[in-house]
Order: sequence, then C-alpha cells, then structure tokens
Amino acid sequence: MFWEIFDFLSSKCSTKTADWLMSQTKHRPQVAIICGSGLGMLADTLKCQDSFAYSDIPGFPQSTVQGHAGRLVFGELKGKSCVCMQGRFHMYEGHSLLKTTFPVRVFKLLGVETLFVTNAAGSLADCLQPGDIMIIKDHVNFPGLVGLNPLCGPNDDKFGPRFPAMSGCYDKNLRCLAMEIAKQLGVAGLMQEGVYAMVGGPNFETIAEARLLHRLGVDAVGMSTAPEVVVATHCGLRVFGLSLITNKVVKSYEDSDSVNHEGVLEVGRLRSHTVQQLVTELIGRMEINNNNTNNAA
Ligand SMILES: O=P(O)(O)O[C@H]1O[C@H](CO)[C@@H](O)[C@H]1O
Ligand code: HPA
Repeated sequence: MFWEIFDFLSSKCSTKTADWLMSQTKHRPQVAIICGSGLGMLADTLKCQDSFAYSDIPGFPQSTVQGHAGRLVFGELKGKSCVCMQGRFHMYEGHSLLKTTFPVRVFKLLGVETLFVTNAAGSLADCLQPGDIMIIKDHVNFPGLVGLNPLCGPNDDKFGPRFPAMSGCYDKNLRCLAMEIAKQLGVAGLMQEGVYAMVGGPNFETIAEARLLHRLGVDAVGMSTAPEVVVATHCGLRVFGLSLITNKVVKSYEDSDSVNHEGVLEVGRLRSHTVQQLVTELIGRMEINNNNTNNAA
C-alpha cells in the first residue's frame, strides 16, 4: 500500500513538474546536463537562457551543498536545445534516491534524448592526476549493490522495464567522439577512460576503504552520478559521463595529504574552461536520434 501511494505520487509529481516547466519556457530540450561540484559554469555557455531557481519549480528538491547553485537553466548550445542542472542532489543530503533522481524523469518527460553527467571525483588510479578528466566507461554503484537503488519499489512501466540491463550504459559512440574532440582541442593528454564508483559519503574515504576500492579496479570515486545514470538508462536515455579528477585519494599511511571540499571546488574552477569546451563541442557534433518517443508522458 505504502509503495503504491509512493509510486503514484512520484509519477504524478514528475508529470506536474514537466508540465509546469513547459508552460514557462519555449525551449524543448534534446540534451540535459547535470553539473558536478564546482562545474556549474557549464550552464553559462547556454544561449537564449531561461532559468528557474529550484525553489520556484513545483516538486523540485533543493540543493544544500556548496558549489551547487540550485538553478535549472534552459538554452541553446551549438544549435541544440539543452537544459542544465546547476546543482545536483546527493543521497547524503538526506534526499531519498527517488528525489535525487527526480529531475532525470522530468527530463524524459520534457523530451530529452541524451543525458550528460559530470562530477568531481578522487582518483585511485595512479595514472589519473588532479586536473585530469576521466571519461566514464562504467560504474560501480555501491549503494545500489546493497539495495539502495532508485528503481526499488513498484516499477513504473511507463518509464522502463522492471529489470533493466546496465551493460553499455555509457554510450560508446559518444565516448569515442569525446576522445576525438579532445585530440583536436589538444587536451587528449588530460583524458582517459575509467571506472567510476559511487560511495554514500558524505565523509571521504579511509585509507583502508581507498585501498579496497583500488583493488576492486575502481579508477575514480565520488558520491553521486550512479543513481542518475541508472534512472536515465531505465527510461531509455543515452548517457555520457565525465569525472573531473579533483584530488588523489590517500592510499598510504605515510601520506599526510588530506582532501577537502574547498580543494575539490578549486580544481573545478581551474579546469572549467576545458570541461566547457569539451562538452560544447561534443554536444555540437553529436547526432540526435530523436528516439525519445516520450512513452512516459
Ligand atoms: O559528485 P559531485 O556532485 O560532483 O560532488 C563530489 O564532490 C563532493 C565532495 O567534495 C561530493 O558531493 C562528491 O560527490
Ligand atoms: N572521494 C569521494 N568523493 C569525492 C572525492 C573523493 O576523494 N573527491 C571529490 N568527490
């Protein structure tokens, strides 16, 4: 009974939010971008902007983390209609996973076909340095593996199947195109593909946890992204993801370094221009399949 009411309300709520947004803006986005910590400037490149504070959007959660402004910005980038979240929601803020991923379903209802996710992450791989940009090839959803998954509860068949496949959830063609663009921009030296892992946060990892993640084959770790990608893949969106490496995760008891959120935001500011260039070029050059038939509407 609880789940039925919960499911009914969340599905109704995303429709209400999408309808409200469509009544407030003429933009009909094909691409949605979620900005990670310190990467909110991606929204500044959009032309002909319409923007809304999350607090003014019916049903939208609120951002509480520094570096996440809490604005939804519509506009155009290289001739493509886009919507950009300047600020995402994290499980550690106390949002349910359904709330955390709520905007993704709203995007689906708006007609979005491709989701760009960006995040700040700590590197475990020795070859990834602060300032490098990792194209996400795959993820390990640690909360999801123990049942903290936004798709738990009754399945909403309007959005997707009960048991969605997650292999190949980061689109291969977009990953290849991104690498090609990086070469043309002369920043290929900063870029490589890797595996992102989501942990619950909000504390950064202990040394033992860092060593465990490293041994498991994780290249970069953060506290977001996987739930958004799971929900996007469930409802048939194409996904492209970038992690900006903001720090090395401490893996040695001899190492006196320690990570903090200010430092994470600072690297975001330093690399903002490159991330912006990559995302803009990729959006400009990618083909839109228009396969969002919007069955969920
Ligand atoms: O994943 P994003 O939102 O980019 O932020 C990352 O940076 C914050 C920690 O500094 C955490 O929220 C972590 O997930
Ligand atoms: N760990 C987890 N999340 C993060 C990190 C990290 O080292 N850096 C940025 N977000």
